[in-house]
Amino acid sequence: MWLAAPTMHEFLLTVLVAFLAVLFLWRAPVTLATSAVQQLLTSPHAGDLLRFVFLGTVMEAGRQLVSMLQVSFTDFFRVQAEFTTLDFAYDWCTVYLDSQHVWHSSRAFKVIARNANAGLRPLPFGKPALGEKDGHPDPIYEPTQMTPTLFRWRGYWITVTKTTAGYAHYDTGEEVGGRLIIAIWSRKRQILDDFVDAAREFYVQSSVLPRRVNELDKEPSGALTRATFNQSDSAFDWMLAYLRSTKALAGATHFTISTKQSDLSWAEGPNDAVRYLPGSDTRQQVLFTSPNTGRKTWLQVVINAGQLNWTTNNYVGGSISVTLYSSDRTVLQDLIETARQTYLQHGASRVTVHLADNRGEWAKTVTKARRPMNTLILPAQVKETLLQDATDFLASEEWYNNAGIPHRRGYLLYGEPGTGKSSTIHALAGALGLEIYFVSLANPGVDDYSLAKLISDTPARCIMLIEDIDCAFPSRDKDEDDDEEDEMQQPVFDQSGRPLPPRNAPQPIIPRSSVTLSGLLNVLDSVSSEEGRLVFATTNHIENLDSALIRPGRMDVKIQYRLADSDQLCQMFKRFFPAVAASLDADALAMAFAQAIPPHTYSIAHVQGYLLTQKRDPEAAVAGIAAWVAQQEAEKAALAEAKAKKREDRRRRRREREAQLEKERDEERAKRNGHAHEGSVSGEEEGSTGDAVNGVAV
Ligand SMILES: Nc1ncnc2c1ncn2[C@@H]1O[C@H](COP(=O)(O)OP(=O)(O)OP(=O)(O)O)[C@@H](O)[C@H]1O
Repeated sequence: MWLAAPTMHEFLLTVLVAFLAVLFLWRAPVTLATSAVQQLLTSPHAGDLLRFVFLGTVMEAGRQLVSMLQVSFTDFFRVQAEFTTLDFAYDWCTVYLDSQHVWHSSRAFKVIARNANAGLRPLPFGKPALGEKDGHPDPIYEPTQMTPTLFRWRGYWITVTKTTAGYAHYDTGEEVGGRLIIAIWSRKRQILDDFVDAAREFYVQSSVLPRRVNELDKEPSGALTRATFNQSDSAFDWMLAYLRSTKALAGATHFTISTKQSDLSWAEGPNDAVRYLPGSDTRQQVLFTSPNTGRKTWLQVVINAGQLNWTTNNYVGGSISVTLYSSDRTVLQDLIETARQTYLQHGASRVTVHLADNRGEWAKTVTKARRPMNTLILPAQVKETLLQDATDFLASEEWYNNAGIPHRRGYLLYGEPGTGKSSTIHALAGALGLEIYFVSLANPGVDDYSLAKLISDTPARCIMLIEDIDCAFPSRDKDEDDDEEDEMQQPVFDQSGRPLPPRNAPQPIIPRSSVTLSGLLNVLDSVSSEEGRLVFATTNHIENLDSALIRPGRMDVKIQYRLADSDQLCQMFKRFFPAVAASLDADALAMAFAQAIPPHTYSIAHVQGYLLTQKRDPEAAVAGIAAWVAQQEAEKAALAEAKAKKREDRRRRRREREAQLEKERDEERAKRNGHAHEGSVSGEEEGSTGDAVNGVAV
């Protein structure tokens, strides 16, 4: 803003007028000048010229005088301010003047085509944007008035002059260098202040779409705050949930389309199967209304999709950059809290699972429907103990701190595959309202370093799930035939009598994971430094685990999952056929079903496979179960037979190999004996008795 002040031009004019006044008052020079002029006038041409010059000078001086008096008069009776484009004060005034219909009678416009979501300017200049109508941009009329417009404001006359600079900002398309001059016809400077305050207030209250800001550093107002949310952090998910809930991002124009459900989706499509990923550097403006204060703040959101990881074919390293049109830090805090609450509400019926990529980053997030604890078919005390233990743990952080014990708890769920270990953890996460951070040690990309990084990147109060924890150890689950072979192998010697390595020497046992035991122990212990972690580990082979790993302090609770017993089978049957469960003969049917299955022989997952084939007909399920069991037994027997045959084949091959080796050894011995015999004969022939003894001995 700039207030009018006397210019150099006006100053010189004042000096000229003063000079003429002195001439007029001081007679001697005037007389001198007059006689000189009279002499000149005696020449007819010079006289005409001088008369003309004199007249012109007097007229120009008069004109300048009038102009100066006019300027002095206007400066005396008005206050003037100037506003320039790309400044918030310019935006306040233009929006306010537009609301006062100042440009109603404009006759000169610049017309540009803009979509409603383009967000290029803070004002529609009397014409609302209509972009959504037919997908084509709408015309926006901007007055380009050079002549002042006069209007009345709160009893004062105000003149507005708008100039356009004629060129647009290379990036935003905003007009650059344009000016707005406001002149208020009053002696009171206060009126200008009131006008600017009113304009600012109107702008803030009416929440008009603000102009875009690209480089925060180059924004002179210093009135903006920027926050960046990285994909590998939970706050990113909060922000994304909030942005999705506003639906404001649906108007974006740059998408990458994906059908992978694990991919980050940020805009709702008509079809859930198709996910709209942000195109690189997608930007939108969103109006945030604080649920606490009701305060409205514009956000400029730039979503960066990240980069495609060629190994996993997923986008990683994405970020959301939010610029708040406010420098008030509490607005940012409010926004983050609102985003977190939106995320939690959205996820209230779902469980969020974060998945690790092979670079040691939490790259993907999937949500699953919550699984109620009562859908788990487990001995009652298992469910209750687990839920009670975990709830108690989460509630006793203070106790842990006072006792100086790290606030973490380790659970090891072990047992046969398909018995419900993973299902239990998902149900528990839902019941406790925690998110799962899942890492499988069988993932070849996970090593000590990436595992440590993953653990340190998880937030407080979450479930850290390490599946297949036995993968970090060499498997002891070798085929018994291999042992037999090892035992039966006889040492073989080379020609010099040194033992040869067995031909079928077992390869060194390579663990199925890049994570080492010490790495795993370090990581588990480092979890202690993080607060409120529930560490769950699952394994099908507890016998392979090192005792250091499962000692209390690392694994505090160990629960064995067994193959289904009759009681579980009964429960399962009733759950599959809820209509039957309500009928009188439910128990009888369920019992008949369970009794047909030998207890502790099949996993729930296995029996579930059968029931799924009969899911609409409980009687048929009962009728067919005996045949199914018989078929499973037959398959098992066939498998056992195939294994036995394989074992027999191995034994036969081994016997053949042994025979072959024996034969080779015999031949070897015979060869050596033959050499010795030849040696002794030649020794005798040479007549050397000593050599003969040596020869035999050789
Ligand atoms: N005890 C159970 N209660 C309810 N459903 C179960 C139970 N056990 C297995 N299931 C069902 O069987 C399937 C596999 O279960 P889950 O993945 O939990 O087994 P798991 O023990 O973790 O297997 P693995 O050791 O192979 O990972 C799921 O569909 C689950 O619903």
